[in-house]
Amino acid sequence: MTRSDETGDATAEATELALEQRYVDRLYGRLDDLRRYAQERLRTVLLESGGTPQARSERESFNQLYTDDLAKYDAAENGLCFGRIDLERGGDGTDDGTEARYIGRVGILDEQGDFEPLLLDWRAPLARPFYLATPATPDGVTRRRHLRSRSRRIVGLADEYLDVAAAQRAGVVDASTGAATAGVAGESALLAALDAARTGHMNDIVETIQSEQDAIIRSEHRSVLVVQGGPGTGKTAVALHRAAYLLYTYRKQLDRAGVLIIGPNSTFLDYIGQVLPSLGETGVLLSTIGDLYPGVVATVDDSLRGGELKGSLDMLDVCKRAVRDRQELPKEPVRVVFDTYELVLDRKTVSTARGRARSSRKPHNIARPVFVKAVIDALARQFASIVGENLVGGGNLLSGEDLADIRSEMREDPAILREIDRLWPTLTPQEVLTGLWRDPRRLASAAPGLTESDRAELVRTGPGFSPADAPLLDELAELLGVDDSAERERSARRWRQQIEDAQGALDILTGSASQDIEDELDPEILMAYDIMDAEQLAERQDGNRSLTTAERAAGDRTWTYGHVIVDEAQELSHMAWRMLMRRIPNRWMTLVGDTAQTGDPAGTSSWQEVLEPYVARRWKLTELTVNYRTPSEIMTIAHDVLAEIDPAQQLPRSIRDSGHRPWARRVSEDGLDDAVAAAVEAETQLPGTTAVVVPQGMRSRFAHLESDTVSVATVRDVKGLEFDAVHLVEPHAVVAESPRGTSDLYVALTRATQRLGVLHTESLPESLSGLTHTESPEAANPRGGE
Ligand SMILES: Nc1ncnc2c1ncn2[C@@H]1O[C@H](COP(=O)(O)OP(=O)(O)OP(=O)(O)O)[C@@H](O)[C@H]1O
Repeated sequence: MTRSDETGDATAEATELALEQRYVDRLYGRLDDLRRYAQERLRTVLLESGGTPQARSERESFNQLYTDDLAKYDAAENGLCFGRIDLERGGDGTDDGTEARYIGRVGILDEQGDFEPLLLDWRAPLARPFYLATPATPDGVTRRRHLRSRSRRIVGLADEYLDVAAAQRAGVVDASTGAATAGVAGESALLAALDAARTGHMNDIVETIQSEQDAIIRSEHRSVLVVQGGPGTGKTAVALHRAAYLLYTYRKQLDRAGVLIIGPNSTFLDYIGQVLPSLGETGVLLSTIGDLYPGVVATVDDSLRGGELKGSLDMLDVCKRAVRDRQELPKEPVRVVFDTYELVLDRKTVSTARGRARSSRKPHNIARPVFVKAVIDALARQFASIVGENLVGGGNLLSGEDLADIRSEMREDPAILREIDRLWPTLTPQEVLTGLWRDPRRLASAAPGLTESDRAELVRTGPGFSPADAPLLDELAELLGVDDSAERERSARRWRQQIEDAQGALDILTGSASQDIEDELDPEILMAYDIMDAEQLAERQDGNRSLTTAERAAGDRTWTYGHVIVDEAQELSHMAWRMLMRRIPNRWMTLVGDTAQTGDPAGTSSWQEVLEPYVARRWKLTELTVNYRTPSEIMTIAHDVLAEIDPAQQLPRSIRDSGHRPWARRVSEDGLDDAVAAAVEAETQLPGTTAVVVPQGMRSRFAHLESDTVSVATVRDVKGLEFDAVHLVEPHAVVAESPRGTSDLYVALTRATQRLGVLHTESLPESLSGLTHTESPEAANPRGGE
């Protein structure tokens, strides 16, 4: 290329940049207007007070609406517009006979014109070709442009021509091959994103979603969608963007029922926590399985074997037996004094009462009244026979009314109630489970099928629950039941009344609508009836109105969600699936995971096996095949490990090289601390984050190396996360400490976006033989890692 060509290109690019800047300035101008409008409306709403309940609830809903709008506009501020597609003339043509569509984080309409879109929300159907068009299937798109910005300034653009004619017009076709030389724009934007140093928090990927990911994000499948993909294929990113897409597309339905996202641990939830807010979505409940049972926070850990046992379906019988064991028969006849007479509750009487209650097939607490009635009836008969005989010395002359009085007195008699409570107590799930873990005799009785050593893994002396306890508490809650019929009836009545009131309020508003709009002369003013129906308005009026859907759902064990997304779904135990499925009766779920990465012994290696009981074969499998995280040099090593886990599994294809050769360094036991410290020290000279991944027992030994950018963690802790560099310590111990140790090794190796080093004192596992052995990390990458 000649000097004058280069100057010409630079001038052309500067002109294009200036044009795009002008357009983007206009978008920011509109964003500022929208923000000002929402702020003013919000201020007005907040200043108003008093009025009828309807007026108050309407204010409440507007308050929420404008607050949500402001959050959405703030989230869109950075990178408001990131792309543009030019399509062959179809809608409004530009000068050169093409239609330009701008793609961004929110939708913005042209209010000066006739409400044409100035900016398309990335989730809108019209924005889709931005993600899908390829030279083979351009879908009418002639050029895709990525816009790079810094705050409100456009600092770069990259074009991809999808048809040769358009490329020729733009003068970017290599005459000898006919190929569009600028055809790497999507790729360059993607590679720039993938190469960037990590911050410890995940970013959204709206600017560079790839077509196989887009198909999953927008999938119309209404049952269980399983997304299987190797490490770094974007499963988590896809799951989060799918949540944002579904909320955009099915807003009304999902706003009310809510979306639940399950992740493996709180570090992971923290890592992904900013993605949805950055997409303007704040109403999603993120939780671990361990925290899903309301009111219980998991504070202790099980042993690997203990967790495995608690996750197995054997626990169903254990839970059932644990509850039945609380329905006791007296060893000796129980004597109670009522009205100075001694009555006897013998084993047979209690057994008959218990049989009657059990055959009601109701949960324990709900069946209790049946037991109480049977016991009271028996005691009342006994009392009547003694007293009746004493009174007349012959046949019993007590009337039915007398007997009824006696029964009601007995029901309130403290001595009788004490005995009934002992024989059929009202129970909470927490009481039953704590009793089981604390009392070896109870455990032996409830779990006769377990060996003594397995039972020892379950016994716990201290307080608190573990993550694997949550599904058991949920199971027990089902077996015990809560007798809340009176409360339910009361709230159903209150709810019907609220809907009636809300409908009345909406009718009044509808009646005065035209007049209101004429007065205001502003079509942007939304009326209450535009944005909600009576049920939604009634919800706002509810006692819980200041709570968001996610907050209400989190506090209610019986809440059923509109959609559930599970990340690292392969880790869920059978008992956890049972718990989760109760919360999603419509089975509209997205499950993302990788059966080669299963680390929890209670987890699964077969999707069919875990889903069969709930949806039979009505679930759909989709796969992601490209690894966006791990460079090819590291994946070559991971390949041998994967072959050991499951030779049939395909390794995802790495999209890039890092130029760094993964290395291994063997040191003496005495030299390990210094070697790890030196490797970490070398990393701190470079940008980004480092993980020192260690066997369970070594965490505290290296904890002093932790800093803002360095984490010392076990494989379990780094599941789902990524770091610029990973240093794996003593891989043979990582493999040895779990029945799924090889999968753990695979997870550890695939966390790095750039560099991998292994430090060991004993021989490496066979599968790591591909590492470059070195005396110093620098020696493994002699040209500075190039
Ligand atoms: N289309 C994309 N554009 C930019 N970055 C992407 C894209 N897809 C994935 N990434 C990035 O690749 C990395 C890996 O993605 P993610 O964590 O979602 O993978 P994963 O499949 O969940 O991995 P694992 O199973 O190993 O936990 C992340 O940094 C993510 O932001």
